[in-house]
Order: sequence, then structure tokens, then C-alpha cells
Amino acid sequence: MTAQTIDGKNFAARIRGRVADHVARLRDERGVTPGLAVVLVGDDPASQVYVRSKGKMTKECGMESFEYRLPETTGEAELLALIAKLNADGAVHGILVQLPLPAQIDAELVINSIDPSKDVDGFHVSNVGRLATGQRSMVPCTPLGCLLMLREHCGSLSGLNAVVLGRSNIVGKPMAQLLLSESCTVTIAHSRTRDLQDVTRRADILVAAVGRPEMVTGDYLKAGATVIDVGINRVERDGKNRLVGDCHFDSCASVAGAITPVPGGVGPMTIACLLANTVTAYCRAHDLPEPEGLTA
Ligand SMILES: NC(=O)C1=CN([C@@H]2O[C@H](COP(=O)(O)OP(=O)(O)OC[C@H]3O[C@@H](n4cnc5c(N)ncnc54)[C@H](OP(=O)(O)O)[C@@H]3O)[C@@H](O)[C@H]2O)C=CC1
Ligand SMILES: Nc1nc(=O)c2c([nH]1)NC[C@@H]1CN(c3ccc(C(=O)N[C@@H](CCC(=O)O)C(=O)O)cc3)C=[N+]21
Ligand SMILES: [Mg+2]
Repeated sequence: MTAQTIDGKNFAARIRGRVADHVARLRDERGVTPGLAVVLVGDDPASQVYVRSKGKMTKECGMESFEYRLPETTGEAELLALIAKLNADGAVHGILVQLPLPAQIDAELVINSIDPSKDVDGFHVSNVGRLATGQRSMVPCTPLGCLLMLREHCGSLSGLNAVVLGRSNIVGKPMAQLLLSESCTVTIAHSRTRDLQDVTRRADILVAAVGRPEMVTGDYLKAGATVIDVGINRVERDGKNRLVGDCHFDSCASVAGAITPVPGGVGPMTIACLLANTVTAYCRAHDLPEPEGLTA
């Protein structure tokens, strides 16, 4: 038996199409254009790729893209001043500060200085708290993308056993919150979890976000499980640089019912959800109806 591949690339393109439709309607009916500001500090090559890709897709959806590239040596005060300016800018509806930040900058302080209503990453402590308490919030893009794929593939998630592998603030924890809101029975596993395979083998849904290339093999899975592979790991194989997930695709695909590939799975969905969040932020700021099916 071999698992169905969940095509995140195709799904993401459909989401961007719906975002573009919504943006076109805002322009035609109100003469307005949502704007997204992306701030990159330093010159990490992978971050540059993502930021370029985000800017390109923002424009393709008809929105305004504002890009800020600051040197690696940028001070905290300078970055805070830029964010204060973007918070006050009426043309900017979403603000994303690319992580990780250089060591001299306190990332927590910077994130919490973003106006929560413009925090399209959903990392501000106010959005984290609102998500955890079931209040309307901006939802982190990667977990939101995973949720949309799961809803599309599984329908109702109610009562399913979900195991989230990883407990980071940007993926694991918000993913667990979203699955809990869908009435899954949620287990969060991490590096101190004992008998990990016994835990993951109970999962109807497994979300892998560990940052360990191909760690999850078929032995970790219950037959027929739905596997969402968040991992983005650059490895050298046969002298070539390749991108692999946290799951060993072939061995997982022989046990799972469905699985997302890397590349072409969660990654493109993350960017699509960033664009969706920008439109959602615009609509909330102006008391307009938000796009349907693109929020948690
Ligand atoms: N597709 C996308 O859009 C995105 C992809 N990513 C990718 O997702 C992956 C995870 O990212 P992120 O959450 O930021 O990573 P972090 O490094 O912040 O967190 C990794 C988590 O995995 C746990 N872990 C590490 N090793 C093991 C192990 N051997 N067994 C069990 N648990 C383990 C850690 O446990 P502990 O807490 O105990 O240390 C930690 O909770 C990375 O590959 C990253 O590149 C990230 C963001 C977006
Ligand atoms: N403030 C902030 N918000 C983020 O959302 C954020 C961040 N910082 N820092 C880095 C991580 C990582 N991330 C990815 C987005 C898209 C792909 C993506 O599109 N991946 C393609 C492949 C791209 C390639 O070939 O490199 C794919 O999986 O198919 C991957 C990873 C967002 N992140
Ligand atoms: Mg830092």
C-alpha cells in the first residue's frame, strides 16, 4: 500500500487565487489595497529565498509588498524604530519580521512591539494568549497551513488522536492549540519524550516539526495515519544539496494513509497563509467581512 500524497503546492495556489479574488474585490469596490511589510535582518541565504518568494507572491495576489533588508549588525533600537513606523503606517496591514534574528537583538521584545492587529505571523504574546483562550486571533501561518490541509483531507478532525512532534512557539505549540480547538485528543512530544514510537504509533494525525532530517520512519506510524511533514532540512546527498523533511518519505508512505511531501507540502501553504492573514488583518482593521475558509 502506498499513501496518498497531499499536494500542498496545488492547494497553496488555490488559496492564493482566493486571496487574489478578495483583493480584487476590495480594489474594485473600495479602491483600497492591503499591504504587507517583510523585515529581514542579516543575509542568511535561506531567509533571503523565503523573503523574495513572499514578496513576489504578495504582488501576484495584487497586494502591496514593502521589503526592508537591514544589515546583520543592526541594533535593537533601530529595528524597534522601524516597527514603530510600520505600526503607524496606514498602508501597512501586515508586518513580518523574519526569524531567526541576530544574537544582539531580543526577538521576543521585537515581536511584542508589533501591533497585534498587524501581527500576521501570530507570534505576539497577545495573539498567542487569544488563540489559547479561543478568542479571535492572528494564527501562525505554518500551523494554519497544516490545519487547512488536514481539514481538506480528513473533513472533521473531532475525536482523532493527534500527535505533534516538537514544541516550539512558532510551530509545535500553536499547532497543538489548533488541533485541540478541532476537538482532537492532542499529545505534544519532544526531545525528552520516552518511548517516542509508542506515542506516535497511536496517532491518527502526526505533525512532525523537529528539524531532524528524515527522523520519522514508517516504524513511527499507525497504518493509515495522516502525516504532515513540517520539516525543511538542507542536506547534502550524492554531492548535491537537497531539501528533505523530518519524515523519511518512502518508508512513511508505505504505512501512512496520506502524507505531505517536502518540498511542495507545508512550505508553500505557509506563504499562502501569510497572504491570507494579511487580507484578514485588513478586513478586521476596517470592519469588513473576512475571506471565508482561510482562518482557523
Ligand atoms: N515549512 C515551513 O513553513 C516551516 C518549516 N519549519 C521547519 O520545521 C522544523 C521545526 O522547526 P521549529 O519548530 O522552528 O524547530 P525548533 O528547533 O524550534 O524545535 C524543534 C522541536 O523538536 C524537538 N526535537 C528535537 N529533536 C527531537 C528528537 N530527536 N525527538 C523528539 N523531539 C525532538 C525539540 O524538543 P525540545 O523542545 O525538547 O528541544 C523541539 O521542541 C524545522 O525543520 C524547520 O526548518 C519551521 C517553520 C516553518
Ligand atoms: N517570522 C517568520 N515567519 C515565518 O513563517 C518563517 C520565519 N520567520 N523564518 C523561517 C521559517 C521557514 N519558513 C518557510 C516558508 C516557506 C517555505 C517554502 O516555501 N518551502 C518550499 C521550498 C523552498 C526552497 O526550495 O527552499 C517547499 O517546501 O516547497 C519554507 C519555509 C517560514 N518561516
Ligand atoms: Mg536572537
